[in-house]
Amino acid sequence: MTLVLGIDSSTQSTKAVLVDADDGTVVAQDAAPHPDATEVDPHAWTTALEAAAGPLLPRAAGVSVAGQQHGMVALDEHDAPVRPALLWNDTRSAGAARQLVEEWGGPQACADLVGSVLVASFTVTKLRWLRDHEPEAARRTHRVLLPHDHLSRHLAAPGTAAFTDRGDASGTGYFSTREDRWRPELAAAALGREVELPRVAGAGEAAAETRHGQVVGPGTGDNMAAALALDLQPGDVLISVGTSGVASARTQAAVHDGSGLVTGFADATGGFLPLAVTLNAARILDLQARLLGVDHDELAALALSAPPGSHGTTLLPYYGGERTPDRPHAVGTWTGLTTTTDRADLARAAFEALGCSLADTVDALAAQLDRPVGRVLLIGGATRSRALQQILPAVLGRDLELPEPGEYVARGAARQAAWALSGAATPPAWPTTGTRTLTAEPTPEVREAYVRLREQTGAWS
Ligand SMILES: Nc1ncnc2c1ncn2[C@@H]1O[C@H](COP(=O)(O)OP(=O)(O)O)[C@@H](O)[C@H]1O
Ligand SMILES: O=C(CO)[C@@H](O)[C@H](O)COP(=O)(O)O
Repeated sequence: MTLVLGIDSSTQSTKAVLVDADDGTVVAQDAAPHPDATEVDPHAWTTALEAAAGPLLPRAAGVSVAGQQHGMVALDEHDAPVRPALLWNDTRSAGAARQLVEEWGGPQACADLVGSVLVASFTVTKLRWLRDHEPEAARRTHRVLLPHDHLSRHLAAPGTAAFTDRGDASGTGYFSTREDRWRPELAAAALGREVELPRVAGAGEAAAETRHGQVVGPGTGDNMAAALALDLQPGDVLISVGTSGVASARTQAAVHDGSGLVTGFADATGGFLPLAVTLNAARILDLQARLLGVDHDELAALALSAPPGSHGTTLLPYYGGERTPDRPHAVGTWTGLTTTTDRADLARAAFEALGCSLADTVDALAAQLDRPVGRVLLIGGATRSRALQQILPAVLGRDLELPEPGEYVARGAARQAAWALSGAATPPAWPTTGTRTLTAEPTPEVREAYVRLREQTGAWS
């Protein structure tokens, strides 16, 4: 049996899955946590990768890394980080994002240039922030990588030149999805100096070898890997409820949404993967559980004991600032609290808020697609919650397909590794995983209350 290893280095942890290259059967898996911060020493990721994937790697003939998108790994001429990496959910570069969008001719011109309207998540805005706030670190920056590029190089034999893929590259803000190439002058203009960028490997390319001769695939962004794992078809929408909330779809043509709600990313196969992304998703529930002093199972039980609408309690869950809508300095807002509001209402309101926020991403994405939304699939850590499984279809007003439990980003990376190993023109045809349909009575009044609150706070303009 030929085995391949897929690694998911996402915001909260590294997960590794060892699978049969022929059919994707998982034979072993492990995970290791990451620091809880929006700036992280890249060394913490290599340490987590070694802990989760190190013991599995010797059994694999090929390996690929999928990573959280956008993070700025700025390296000096000796390839040492000039500072901790700034993550996709670090909003300090919001002012830089506005400045760059203006410099590039406004939102539509920006979307035409690089596929997306810049917000603080994009790597290029972090380069501009570095220029303006840490000029000494900016001066020492010689090379800029994304988290997955950094980890792929860690796995590759010493001396291997850095490489990336077009999927993750398309989230930097200095890659043209129209021309399918870096625009290094955009990175240079943001940082105030030229930098080296990784080679963009082809989809399915055997991009490098480990020191033991195992194939290293090009790797990709976590969202692109999830789409690859689930073999998304035209019309499918994938919702991921991890640290970020993401609605994504595969398209043949690039999207250039001047409204900025949808990013025009590339995928990991040669097509495109427009996304709408929130900064606040699973952690809305983590915080609610902490505030109520319960674990996730107890939070779910509490939430399911309250009626839809949570007796008028509504939450706008922009705790860490927000990206969709672009409100980098927003905070969470609760309304409708009365003398009879109880713990169950507070628990349910958190799930309903998460559902409404995800509904906003699905609507934004649907408006950019050239066909009606068909299947809506659901993945990510928070989908383990039985309350989420029941409340989300009610809030969205549609059935959802829940694939069997699994690490789909890591599986997508494994499928890419199997593809790179095969040398074939297309990824291996692994059997699709079974799904369970989640159905619920729609609760449109919940979304209506949420939209009223969102509009009152001016959060959607
Ligand atoms: N049963 C559960 N109920 C609600 N949230 C959960 C549950 N199990 C895990 N989570 C949450 O899922 C999140 C991790 O999801 P994951 O998709 O691995 O995130 P990421 O890929 O962003 O690192 C954490 O915030 C965790 O608390
Ligand atoms: O910023 C984005 C996509 O544009 C996020 O989706 C990151 O890629 C992080 O993903 P998770 O850690 O939530 O999986």
